[in-house]
Order: sequence, then C-alpha cells, then structure tokens
Amino acid sequence: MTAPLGATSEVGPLQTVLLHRPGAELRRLTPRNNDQLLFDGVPWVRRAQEEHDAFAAELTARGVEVLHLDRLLAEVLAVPAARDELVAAAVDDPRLGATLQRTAAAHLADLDPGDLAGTLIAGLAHDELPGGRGLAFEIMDRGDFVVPPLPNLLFTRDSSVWVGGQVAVTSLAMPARHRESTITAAVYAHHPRFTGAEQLYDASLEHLEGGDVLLLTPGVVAVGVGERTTPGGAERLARRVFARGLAHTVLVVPIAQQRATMHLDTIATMVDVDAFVMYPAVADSLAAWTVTSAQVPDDDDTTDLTVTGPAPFLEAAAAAMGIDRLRLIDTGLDPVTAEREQWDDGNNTLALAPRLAVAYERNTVTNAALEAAGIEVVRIAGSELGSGRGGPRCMSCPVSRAALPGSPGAGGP
Ligand SMILES: NC(=[NH2+])NCCC[C@H](N)C(=O)O
Repeated sequence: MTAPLGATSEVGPLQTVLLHRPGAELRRLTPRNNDQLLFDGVPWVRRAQEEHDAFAAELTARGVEVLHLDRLLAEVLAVPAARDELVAAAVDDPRLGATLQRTAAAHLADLDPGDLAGTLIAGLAHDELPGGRGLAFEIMDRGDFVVPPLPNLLFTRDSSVWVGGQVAVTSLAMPARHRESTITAAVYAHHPRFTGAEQLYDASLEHLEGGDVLLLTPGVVAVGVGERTTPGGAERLARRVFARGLAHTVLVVPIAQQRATMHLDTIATMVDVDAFVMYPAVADSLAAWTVTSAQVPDDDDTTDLTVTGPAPFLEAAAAAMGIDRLRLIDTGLDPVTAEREQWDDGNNTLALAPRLAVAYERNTVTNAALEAAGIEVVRIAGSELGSGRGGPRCMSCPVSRAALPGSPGAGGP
C-alpha cells in the first residue's frame, strides 16, 4: 500500500520522501566553479555519499519510504517523450550554437536510460563528447561543460513542492539550477508512481523555490520572498492554491536577499504543530503580509486577492492558523553561536512527526535547545553535505505526509 500523495503540514507523520544521493556531479566542483555552482567549498564526495546514506537510513529506520530522484529519472527515460524533452532541455543553451547542440543531442540520444540519467545529472564535459563539432566546441577548453552538472539536485526541496494533493514544479531563480526543474517536471509527468497527480505550478512561471514554501497547517501556506522566490511567484502561487481549494490563507514573508538567508527554511522550520526553530536575529523583525481571497475563487490566474499587513510573522501566522500563539526555539544561545549555527543550517530541520526532527549534529547548541523544548532530535553528520549550504529540510521533498490528528486528509487520490 503506498500512501496517498501530498502534504498539508510541515510536521504530519512523514510517509514518503524524495531524496537525491549525490554522485559524480559533486566531482565536477572546483575552486574555480564552485561559486557559480552555489557551493561554498569542494566536498569530499565519498564522505558526502556516506553522510547521505546515513540520512536515508535514519528515515527508512523510522518507516519513511525513500524515493531516489536519479532512479525515478532513469525509469522515466525509458519513455520516449520524456527522453526527448530532457535531451532537448539539456542542450537548450545559447552558449552552444546550433551545430554543437545537434551533435550533443545526438550523443545523449544514443545513451541507455541509466547512462543518460547519469549524464543529465553529472553533465557532459567537452572532452567527454567524442563526436562534438561546431564553433563553440572548437573554442571551448577541454574541461568546459557542454552540459553543466547539477550539484544542487541534492536539495530536492527546491525543485518541487507538494501543496495538498498537487505538486508544484518550481521555477528556480539561479541559472545553475534552472535545469533541475526539467527533471522534476519529467518525473512527475511520466513516472507511473505519479500518474494522475495534478501540477500546480511550472518552471515557465515567476521564480518560486520549495525552500521558501512552508505548510503551516492545513489551509495555511507561508511563502518567503527574497533572493529566490519573487513577490510575483508568491502571488501566482496564492491565486492557484485558492483557485484549487488547497489553502485559504497565504502568508508572504520578506527575507533578506543574501546567501545566508536564501530561503525561508534557512531561518525558520517547524518542529511541532505550534513550534518553530528560528534564527533569533530575525525573530522580532520577521513580518508577514496576509493574503486571502474574498471571491469564490475558480480561476487559476485572475482571482482577486485581499492583502493585509505587514504584521509580526508569529502573530500573523498564529492568527491564520487559528491558535493563540506559536512557540519559539532559538538557534544558538548568544549572537555569535546563533550566527554560526544558522549558517550551518541549524534551523533547517526536517520534521518526521510532531516533536521529532532530523538535524545536523554539528549544531550542538540549537539541538540542545530543541531537546529542552521537548523535541526529539535525530542527528546526522553533514560536514561534507553542508558545503552546499543545505540541511535536512533542503535535502528532502516530502511526497506524502499523513494528516495531523483532527485535520482533513492530506493528499489527493
Ligand atoms: N531549501 C534550501 N534552503 N535549499 C538550499 C539550497 C542550497 C543551494 N546550494 C543553493 O544555493 O541553491
């Protein structure tokens, strides 16, 4: 029996999750390209894989079904339409010119599904393309990429997000991540596991990343806007969730446009039905605009919106959730520890159920605070994984979460 698809909260018992075990794409990182590829260092790949395997094992041990994105991808690449879409997307790059696009596409089209999946993720370097031709090919250096690698595919949170029983394939803001959503789009459209899943969003729309989307409680969604998700993306998502009856309130939360706070889930995640772990430096200033719709909404993109605010985030969230107050657990203790542990994704927890969350072991002060507040912490190592600036929440996309007691069912059919 597989669980119904979808999620309506951050903390409902996790049943199925989408992960990506990092592979050869991390071996592409060098001190020259790591900034552009959004890593803060050059990870030791073998150790990163061990850390990721241990993360997956903790989830499996607690009864969570783990789906692996590279395996789903290899399976959909047996479908001709999916193959054609993904090969075309891989060479759809103005750097290449028509001749190199054609020879690269021909090379990719000849690969078997497993090798093609591997190449779409790890990329294709100039010296790996035997029949390469064209002006761009002549001019490129040996190590340049014809198809760039996708080291951030590891952060499955960002390239898709389930809201209720529908899945939003997102529109990623950074060029290094654009192609990730061609992969999630193909998997959701063509893999039998997702047959019938309705798509809520797509990559052609305004920027929206899953790390900015928090399902506070059934019917209430928070969306961070900052370096990645734009106000336009938040507005589009609000209209769509209202039109489809997936939520009644969207809280739009501005966050600083900088790397340390690239997504809302880098400063706050939920660890219980009424509790956040949050970066104290922003706790007092974080604000939210409350978006609702007075109309009986029925159209995806034209519903009138009512916007009120800004109000302090915790007050606006509690009001939208229909509870008196939200509990707050601080990252760190003093400002320096807080800043260090925020940077190391101390806030970026993955709840497996109310009061049970996965966190990086290195954030010792935050984890102690979580335990003091009654949260059981499943600690994982992240010395190598963390160099991509993402923690347990970023590295996971919940595909099925059970409904919270007392709330309507989570997913769709
Ligand atoms: N949901 C998240 N916080 N994701 C973290 C993504 C990290 C990734 N290196 C990026 O810059 O995009």
